[in-house]
Amino acid sequence: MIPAPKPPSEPDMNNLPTNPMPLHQKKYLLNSIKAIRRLKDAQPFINPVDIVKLNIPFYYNYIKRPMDLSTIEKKLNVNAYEDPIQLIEDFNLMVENCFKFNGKDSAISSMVKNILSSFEKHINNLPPKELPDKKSTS
Ligand SMILES: CN1C(=O)c2ccccc2Sc2cc(NC(=O)[C@@H]3CCCO3)ccc21
Repeated sequence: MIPAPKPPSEPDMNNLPTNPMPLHQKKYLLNSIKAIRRLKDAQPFINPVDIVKLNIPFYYNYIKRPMDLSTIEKKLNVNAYEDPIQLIEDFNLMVENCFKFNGKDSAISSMVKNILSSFEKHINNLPPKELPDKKSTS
């Protein structure tokens, strides 16, 4: 088995969407990611898995699309997301990568489950795409 090369890092700046998500949703999600990054259990997920520091040369043989909180934040900042669902998919990818490589019952996976439940609480309060019409008297 030969160590697989590092996959291309994201975002792909040559392939940004023409209609990114509205600013109010972007702002909300940026605050959510920042809040999650401050959690104690978020520490190992703040930056991409470092295969040299962790001495895991075969990581990319198993994990084809690495994902982490700094990459999600970067993609938000460059408007790489058309819809919040795509950010949610990236967060879930980060969780699944952890489960796959370390096992669902590992210590690191209980940490990723904790930050996932915090993320889900933020997503419950995500503002809708269309802001309520300011003129309407409901
Ligand atoms: C998510 N994840 C992992 O999925 C992972 C992958 C392989 C082996 C262990 C782990 S637990 C883990 C630990 C760190 N640890 C660190 O970042 C620091 C720096 C290197 C050693 O501790 C970072 C990511 C990570």
